[in-house]
Amino acid sequence: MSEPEEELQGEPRDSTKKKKKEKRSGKKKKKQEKREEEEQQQVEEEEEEEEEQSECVLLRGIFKLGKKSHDVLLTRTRLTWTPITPETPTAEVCVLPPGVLLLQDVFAVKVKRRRAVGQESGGAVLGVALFCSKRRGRWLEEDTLHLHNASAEHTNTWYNTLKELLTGFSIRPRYLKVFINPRSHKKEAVHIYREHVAPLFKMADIRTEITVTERKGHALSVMKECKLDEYDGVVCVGGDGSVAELCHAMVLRAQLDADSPKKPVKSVLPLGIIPAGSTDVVSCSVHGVRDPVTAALHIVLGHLQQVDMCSYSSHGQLIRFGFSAMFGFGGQSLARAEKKRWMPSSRRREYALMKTLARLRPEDCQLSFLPAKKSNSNLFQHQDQDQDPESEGEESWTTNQGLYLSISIMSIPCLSPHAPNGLAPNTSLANGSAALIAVGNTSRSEFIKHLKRYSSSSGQFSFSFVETHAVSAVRIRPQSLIGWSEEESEEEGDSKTSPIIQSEGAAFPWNIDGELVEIANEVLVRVHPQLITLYGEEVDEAESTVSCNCL
Ligand SMILES: Nc1ncnc2c1ncn2[C@@H]1O[C@H](COP(=O)(O)OP(=O)(O)OP(=O)(O)O)[C@@H](O)[C@H]1O
Repeated sequence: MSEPEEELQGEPRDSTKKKKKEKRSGKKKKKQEKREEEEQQQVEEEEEEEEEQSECVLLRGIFKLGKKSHDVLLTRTRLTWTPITPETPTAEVCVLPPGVLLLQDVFAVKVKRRRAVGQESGGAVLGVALFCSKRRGRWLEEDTLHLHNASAEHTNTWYNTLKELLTGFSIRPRYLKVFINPRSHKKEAVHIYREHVAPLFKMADIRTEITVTERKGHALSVMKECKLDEYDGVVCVGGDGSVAELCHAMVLRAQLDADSPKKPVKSVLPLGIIPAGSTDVVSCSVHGVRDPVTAALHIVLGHLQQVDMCSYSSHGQLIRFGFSAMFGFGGQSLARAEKKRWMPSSRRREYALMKTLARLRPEDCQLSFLPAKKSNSNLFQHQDQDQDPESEGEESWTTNQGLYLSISIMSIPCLSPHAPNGLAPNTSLANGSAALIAVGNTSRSEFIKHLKRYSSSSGQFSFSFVETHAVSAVRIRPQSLIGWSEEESEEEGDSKTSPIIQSEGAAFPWNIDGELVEIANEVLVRVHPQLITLYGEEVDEAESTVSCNCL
């Protein structure tokens, strides 16, 4: 009897304790909430103060903009000017809109002087010139604001203050390591750099150390060994192949520096891409246009964009890091194009596309993928980089076996002038997942319909034979030792019915970031959220400047 009594007595005792505890924890909670409220209030006050400070007028003066005198105000964040309108006897007031220039768009300030031809120094002071970036859609253009005032003292005060404010943008690079591939596309990379980029870097007082690459792999070997601590960023002038080599090199270097042979490590330095190739998919994806000036201005102004990358490995062996991989049609088409390197790039691409379509052949493979966790999509910053997709357990993987015409895995939208909405419009630069686009076996005409929709509008995925998934890992296991040989397929009448049987070790062509990679075995693709930082920004559509009429 005593036991239940104890139990009975115990219960109210416990519940009183509980209540007391609850009361105490309630009080604690309230205190905590109050403290948090106070902290929040303090932060808000500090922010307000900061805002007030940034908006408080540092300098005020009269300058001529064009031919008119203006009242010019300078705060920490902006320069504003209002025309000074003289009082008229008729008392009619001509109200002109004031102008604004945000300092975040200004990359250089210089003192303007009157100089005779050939005179290199001295000269009468004319005022200050502010060099800035002006937006026109996705294009960034160089622009200059001239503030005229002949007083040397006045001008110097403004110049010094503006210079100091610009130096405060600590995110902007001061010293860059530049790689130029002189062989890219039309061999214009050196010219593009000299003509459009170097003058902007010089104007912004950015120092550079330039390597003109001499061969494939040169940038990788320099990046493995050079002293990186003194640089604020790396710049690549070239096409997608050069960009892929540098991105791979930067992650490898970060891994080496961190002594982490197995796990990918985020590169500390950002990479700027000056497009000089034929397609420039990565550049288009972070700039929206293929324009060296836009790209250079993103670098100069320090616009940073985190970008997801993938690792491609086979049987535990890393092949490379990259952004996009295509198996099947994309790989076969690139293999054909590479054989015709002597052709101009657009002709080569069209030739390869047509030939591969004519000999359309599905690959028999096992396709497995690990769906991206929805709850993680916004929290990818906290996602454990070291998490092995294999450790997620086999049950999380979805596996399909069948014939596929094309399988693409893309961690970025892959925008280009040929596909303005991107080859993978259903992913973004830093969402922590990749788009898997698997195109099953179908007729040639249906496949062409699917391809054509990339260049026009949307709807490229609304076919029964196309499936798309947001994934964090993909495994592709070709089902036989049937490889792919372009040479032999040239001789074939109908490659669909008579596949080429190759000896053991036959390789399958993959298109990884526009580079042909031949892999015999299964490939594991893993997404690494925000593994690299690129100079640029998220854009949802590229400007379409070309049209492909070959289909
Ligand atoms: N001096 C060089 N000679 C030959 N190849 C080089 C040289 N420098 C770099 N490379 C290699 O050239 C390959 C292709 O470069 P890139 O992508 O810049 O040009 P592209 O193929 O003409 O452009 P796109 O890929 O846009 O068609 C890269 O893998 C790069 O490593």
